[in-house]
Amino acid sequence: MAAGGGGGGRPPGPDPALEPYVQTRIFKIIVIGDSNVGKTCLTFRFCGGTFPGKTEATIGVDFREKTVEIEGERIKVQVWDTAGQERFRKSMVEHYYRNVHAVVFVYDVTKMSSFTNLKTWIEECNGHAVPPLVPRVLVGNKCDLKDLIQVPSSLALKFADAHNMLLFETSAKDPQESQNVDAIFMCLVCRLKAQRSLPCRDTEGWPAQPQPQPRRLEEASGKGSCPC
Ligand SMILES: Nc1nc2c(ncn2[C@@H]2O[C@H](COP(=O)(O)OP(=O)(O)OP(=O)(O)O)[C@@H](O)[C@H]2O)c(=O)[nH]1
Repeated sequence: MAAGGGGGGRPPGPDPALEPYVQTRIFKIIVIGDSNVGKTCLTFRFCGGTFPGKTEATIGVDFREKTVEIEGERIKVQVWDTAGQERFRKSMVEHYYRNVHAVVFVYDVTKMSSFTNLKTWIEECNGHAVPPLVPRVLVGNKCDLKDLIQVPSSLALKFADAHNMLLFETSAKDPQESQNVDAIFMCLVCRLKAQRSLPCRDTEGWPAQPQPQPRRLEEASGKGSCPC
């Protein structure tokens, strides 16, 4: 018989029934953009901390998750890595935008067409009645390919400003950029957390009560900076 018996088989420590119930909010963040811009790699870098050796075209959606702690609150970031190829996404598009909390638009800095196509991705997003308060950011990926850059930062910044978005230029591949990749998602989480009337929830819809205004993006000092 074990010393200090009393039986029960429960491991030592505080009785869970007596501990305060800790709720974890879940934020759904979707990652959108042309095929091959690096959506899978960016989400992999944020959620897993690595660059995947090999990727295949995403079919439908891949889910990744990371739990972060901000000011003592645990928040589960549910990242939706969406398909860039039309044929792999068309049956899923409604699901992408349903109850979304934040949107990350990605282009490839070495491919101008992925940047010009952003217009279409934004139109799709707007067409799904995503509330205007849902924060959006713009990400130029593959900055490690310095000699191949086609999209100048100045052009991307102008576009981001025109669409009220912050711009991050980064690389999912370069390990030295991993903090910058984290910053994309953490910035969104901070902004969502600041919208305090967002209730604790998992898969329910947006709350009916009015939302506080987020800080305007112009307050952010330059590209890649975070207003929180
Ligand atoms: N050099 C470089 N290559 C990258 C980077 N990110 C992704 N890639 C490569 O780009 C290719 C496409 O990456 P994915 O992450 O699969 O692209 P995706 O946007 O998810 O593509 P879909 O699933 O078809 O929508 C792969 O060969 C990656 O290795 C990066 O930051 N730098």
